[in-house]
Amino acid sequence: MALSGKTAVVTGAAMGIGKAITEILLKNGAKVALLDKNKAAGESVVEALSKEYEPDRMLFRECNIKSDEEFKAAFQKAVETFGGIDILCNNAGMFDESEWENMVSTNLVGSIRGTYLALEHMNKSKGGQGGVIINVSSLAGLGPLLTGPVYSATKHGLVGFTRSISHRLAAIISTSDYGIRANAICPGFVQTNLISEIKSQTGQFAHLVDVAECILELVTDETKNGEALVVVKDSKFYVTFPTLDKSSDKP
Ligand SMILES: NC(=O)C1=CN([C@@H]2O[C@H](COP(=O)(O)OP(=O)(O)OC[C@H]3O[C@@H](n4cnc5c(N)ncnc54)[C@H](O)[C@@H]3O)[C@@H](O)[C@H]2O)C=CC1
Ligand SMILES: CCCCCC(=O)/C=C/C=C\C=C\C=C\[C@@H](O)[C@@H](O)CCCC(=O)O
Repeated sequence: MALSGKTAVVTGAAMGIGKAITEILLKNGAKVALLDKNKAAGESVVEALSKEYEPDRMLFRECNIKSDEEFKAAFQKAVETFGGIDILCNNAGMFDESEWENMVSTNLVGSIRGTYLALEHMNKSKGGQGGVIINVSSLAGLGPLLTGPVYSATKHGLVGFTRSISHRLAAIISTSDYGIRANAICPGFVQTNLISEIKSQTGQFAHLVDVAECILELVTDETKNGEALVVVKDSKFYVTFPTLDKSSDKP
């Protein structure tokens, strides 16, 4: 997918990984609807980016992804402003095990909500233009995270949901071509506000630009559907998942 003229919706775009995703999409010619619950930070980012990119290629919309009403309105605003939606990056997320129900509502339910909204808008068999959905999971979505059992559950859920949706889109292509791909990205530690608010963190950190470049790869490479791409310090790799052997219940 060439990005020139394409429209992306990025959640959690006001800082961190979401801001880095927004910048690399703008740099590569896309228009971006930045969504975030943090209005002040979101407006500040758009003001700063407007100094480097054409202001009519971006918009900020305050949106809490836990709200169906706010998320639907934000998608509608993006469609009205840019004419359609080609890319969705479900990036918004949080880490707070003391707020575990809020974390499930944000990290998992919010990204599922965004995915289903995108399927409606992108679906070629319903007048859409097709597109690609990137769900930001985590390395903690592929294995245990001692300090974050519920966080890890939300990110495992997101990998499972993304793989299931993408396999379904691939399976029905012969009857009703949605023209949509879905992939997960699974970063290791990245120095952002989310991390800086957690005291006991160690580990090697990937760079924001590395994560953004991996997301660009998943967006532009149209052969990628149902993938989980790991990006950690100085390394990236596509996860090979076990396939169930139909003749037995062994993976
Ligand atoms: N920083 C890291 O080490 C890693 C982060 N991730 C994931 O990457 C994504 C982005 O994380 P960071 O950039 O590190 O976080 P961050 O805290 O720096 O930025 C997250 C952004 O999302 C927004 N947000 C949070 N909840 C929201 C909601 N309900 N509705 C709308 N916006 C909301 C925040 O206002 C903030 O602007 C998250 O899904 C996180 O789980 C995954 C692996 C590693
Ligand atoms: C503690 C807060 C973290 C919030 C940000 C975040 O998601 C950071 C994740 C960073 C590292 C997670 C590492 C998990 C490692 C193990 O579970 C390992 O088994 C994963 C193996 C994945 C693989 O396929 O190699």
